[in-house]
Amino acid sequence: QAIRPLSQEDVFRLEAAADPQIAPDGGMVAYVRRSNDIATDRTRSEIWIVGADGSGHRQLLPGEGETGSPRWSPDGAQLAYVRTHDETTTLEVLTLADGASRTLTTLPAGQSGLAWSPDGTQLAWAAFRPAAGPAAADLPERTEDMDWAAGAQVEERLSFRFDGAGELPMGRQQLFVIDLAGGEPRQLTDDEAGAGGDFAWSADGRALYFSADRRPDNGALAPDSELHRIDLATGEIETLTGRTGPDTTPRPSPDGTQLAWLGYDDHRMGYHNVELYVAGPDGTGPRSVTAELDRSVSAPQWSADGRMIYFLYDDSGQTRLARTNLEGHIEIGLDDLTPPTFGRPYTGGSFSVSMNGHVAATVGSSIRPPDVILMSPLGDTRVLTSLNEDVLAEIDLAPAEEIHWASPHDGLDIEGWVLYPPGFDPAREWPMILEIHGGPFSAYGPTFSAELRLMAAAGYVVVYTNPRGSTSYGYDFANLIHHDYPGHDYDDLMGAVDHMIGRGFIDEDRLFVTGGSGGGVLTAWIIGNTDRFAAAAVVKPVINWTSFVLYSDLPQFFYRYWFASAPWEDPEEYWRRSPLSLVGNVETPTLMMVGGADLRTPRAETEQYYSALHLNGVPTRLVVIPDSYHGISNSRPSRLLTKVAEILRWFEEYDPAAQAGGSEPEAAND
Ligand SMILES: CSCC[C@H](NC=O)C(=O)N[C@@H](CC(C)C)C(=O)N[C@@H](Cc1ccccc1)C(=O)O
Repeated sequence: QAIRPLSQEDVFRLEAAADPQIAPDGGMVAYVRRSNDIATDRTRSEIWIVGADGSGHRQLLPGEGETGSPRWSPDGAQLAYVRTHDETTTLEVLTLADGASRTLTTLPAGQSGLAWSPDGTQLAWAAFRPAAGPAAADLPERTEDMDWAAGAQVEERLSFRFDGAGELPMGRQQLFVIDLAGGEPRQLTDDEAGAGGDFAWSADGRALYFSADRRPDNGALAPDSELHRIDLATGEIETLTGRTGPDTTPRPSPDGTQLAWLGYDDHRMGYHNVELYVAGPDGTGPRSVTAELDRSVSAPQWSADGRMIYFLYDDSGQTRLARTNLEGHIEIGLDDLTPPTFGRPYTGGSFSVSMNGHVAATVGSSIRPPDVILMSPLGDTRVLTSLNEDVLAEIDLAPAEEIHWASPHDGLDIEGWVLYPPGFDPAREWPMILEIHGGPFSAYGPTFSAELRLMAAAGYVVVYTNPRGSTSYGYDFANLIHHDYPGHDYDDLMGAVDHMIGRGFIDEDRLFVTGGSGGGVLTAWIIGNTDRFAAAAVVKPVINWTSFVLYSDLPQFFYRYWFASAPWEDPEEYWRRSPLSLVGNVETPTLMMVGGADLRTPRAETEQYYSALHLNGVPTRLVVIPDSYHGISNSRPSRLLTKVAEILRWFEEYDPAAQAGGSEPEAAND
């Protein structure tokens, strides 16, 4: 078959592995296989299984609906999982020996976490329990046959909506357990303070460790969760930490003599390194075992002998699996962990460790969505799945090229990647798209991105970078934008443009720029500072920091960590850093795009800028993605395609080469 560019339809053919769970004896891996269904325009999840030698690869639980969250029982004889069908979610358990599944209970909305007790007799999870909120004022009595408008929504919490979830009902997460022998779930925590989905069983099975911010009205305060331990017999809750700063992800050692967890001392910086701590089982004598690493770590998991803790961290745009002993001696195990999403090329990935030290992980690359890989205790690796061999064989994809340049601001080394269009010939001149990540404290890397690949397939050289502020380069690099965002990240990005132009194959008249969220902030900042780009697409930006910090879904967070004071205390600073302050300079034709239901960067941000551009006579267009929250591309597959298609259509309309009747980028995706 002829090699061809990636097409829109390919987004419905590509698949990705997620949440690999290796059996305790290391003999099998259950994982979640994700695919995009063209009929329903939804991402589907199904649990599959594969032997450690690659044999017996099959869907484990055919049947109605979708399955996810596979969790092995401690003896490996059973697998607990969650099934969702017709908007009902059930907790089910499969017995491997006979292949029979049984339903334990129906799970309420907001369920998170699922963990076996060490003796395999119980399962625990967290779920949301509603509570009464403030009442509306009294109105006349109504009878059932009357048809009145909905009553007033009365709110007293600062934080009452959350992107991806919508308006938050009153109530808290609580912990539940169920006995495998039968019976109803038992609610362990039942108070206004609540629990949290981030929990683990104690080694003796008599308690659960959990992380939660149990302060009254915690939604109004700076985030500060603590670790707690609840005794299952008495219901007594003991708080184990108390420093200022979040403490999360409690993980007791297999013999119960130590407790590991994640957290940091909160210095009110834009970025903090999340460190891995180890202490006694009651949290006493905590010490960081990753203090020297200068990276944020995640997903800690003990080795069976309690001598090592495995974890993930991002380094120079790639997610690594590493392990540390209790003295902080760190060994790198595996590179190229990859998330299962097809949107933009953010870092990510997941793994698990068996009792005998074999690791299952999701590993991919810039040209391959993640497969399941197995690593032996000696470090040998075996790829267990090849989910996309058939599709990838047809598609022309060259690996992302890593580039570096010195920032024109201060000479700082900045990293980025280039995707070349199919048929790229450096002897010709090419149009270029600069695509900018959000966060801003996050990182891009050489992971598979259908979004950016579709841009390259349309004939553009696509450049994406990790300017200052990005994670995976350490505390100092990220905090170079502390209270200074947007700032000299602008220079780093323009340095990327000049670096690419210096290579001789970029047409300077055909430069385009786009970015979403934090990347939308920087795109708008760029066009306020330069008219070098032929067109821009500003996606879900912050345009006006004053309106944003008071109207986003995290009003308790942004003004505290991203500014030195509140907007009414220093309005000039808020205005100085707002892209709206520069809109009078803009000459670049600019597309504006936002999810209609975005609560992180509310649509009013996008619409303010759209109005200002319009009023100033700058060519503009507003694209609203109906019902979409902030994560446009990873919510419905068609939204990813819409986002890219609208951006490319705009760039083509303002491409000087096209207007002059010259060569247009090939519209490979139309
Ligand atoms: C309490 S964390 C701060 C908000 C969060 N930052 C994550 O790094 C976030 O949502 N950032 C927005 C921009 C901000 C509201 C101005 C953002 O850029 N979102 C990213 C998504 C993202 C979130 C977390 C990690 C990576 C990416 C985007 O939509 O691309």
